[in-house]
Amino acid sequence: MTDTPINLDSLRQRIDELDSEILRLISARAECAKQVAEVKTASDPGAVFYRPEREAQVLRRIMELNPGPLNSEEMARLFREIMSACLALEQPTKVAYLGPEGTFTQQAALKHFGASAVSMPMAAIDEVFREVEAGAVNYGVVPVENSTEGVVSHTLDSFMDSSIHICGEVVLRIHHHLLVADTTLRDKVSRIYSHPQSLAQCRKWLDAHYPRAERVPVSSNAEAAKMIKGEWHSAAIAGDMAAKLYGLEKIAEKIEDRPDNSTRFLIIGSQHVPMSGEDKTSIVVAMRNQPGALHDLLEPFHRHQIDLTRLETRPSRTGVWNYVFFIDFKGHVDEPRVAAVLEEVRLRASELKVLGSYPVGVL
Ligand SMILES: O=C(O)C(=O)C[C@]1(C(=O)O)C=C[C@@H](O)C=C1
Repeated sequence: MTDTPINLDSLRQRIDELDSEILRLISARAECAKQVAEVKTASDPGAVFYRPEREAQVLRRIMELNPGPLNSEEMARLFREIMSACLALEQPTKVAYLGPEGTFTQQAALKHFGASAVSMPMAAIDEVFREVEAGAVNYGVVPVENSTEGVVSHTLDSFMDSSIHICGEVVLRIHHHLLVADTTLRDKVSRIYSHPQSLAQCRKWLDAHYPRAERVPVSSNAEAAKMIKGEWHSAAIAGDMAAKLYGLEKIAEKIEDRPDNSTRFLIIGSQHVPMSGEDKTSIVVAMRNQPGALHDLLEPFHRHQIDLTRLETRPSRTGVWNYVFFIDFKGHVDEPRVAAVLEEVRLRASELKVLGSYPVGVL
């Protein structure tokens, strides 16, 4: 125990000193990032500035080194923002996401790229793909699967006709709230708007609390939040971002039926991402329609002990009886054992497309 009593003034003085040090260090880091940009441009005039594998390594290292008392996720989020600002110094990053503003996809874009990226809402998933393909934006963010409701088939289908790569993934815990406007008569709510997936994710809660209210599916949660303005008998189910954006009040929080409800989003772009040390690969495979086709397809993964993380079947749009499989597995195409598996799969399949290898989501 020290003899000097700890008082508020001395603690604040210490905080000021530490802040000055943090300021100096962040500025030195930003200077470094500027030099990184110069090195990148000198070696390649068309250099890519955003490096998903490096960002994943930086964040993982911070989480490992974190001594507390802040938890590792919180600390990584702070560094996420520092890196986002450093990248913006190198080159402003433009990101298209499935809009409108206030959707969970926007929240995912923010979580993945940080607040310094410029994000632009698109009206549909294919528009996000088109903007990335046309080079109007650097990256896109689209939802791909929800833990309760399953796959977003539109996103998988979009990959079939596109040359776009997957550069990353981000998983977002989804919390739904029942929202009202200041004009809503709370005890007279007879209509509830939301995206069909969100209505499904809150089905039991709605059955218990609003069994007689009409459930109206709309194109997004943010759209639902926008619609209830001026309707005195309506409420919306949406997340925090939409609530804040449209100035709505939460009358019930976290109403999703499953507490672990989460959605996985993909970062799409046109770059090949090098290994980060903990990666995933996504492929799409078309198989001839013959007995044992699925077994033949999966056998090499089993033999090479490669972990599958997802297997999704979609009808092919080219032949009536053909199926395509979307497969995610642990590993990177630059690893010899993964290259070997892909070679075997290529021989057995009628078509194989590697959608991308990318770091496993860190945050
Ligand atoms: O290491 C790099 O390539 C950088 O550009 C630096 C940095 C960083 O701030 O750490 C910034 C952006 C990249 O996406 C990755 C990392």
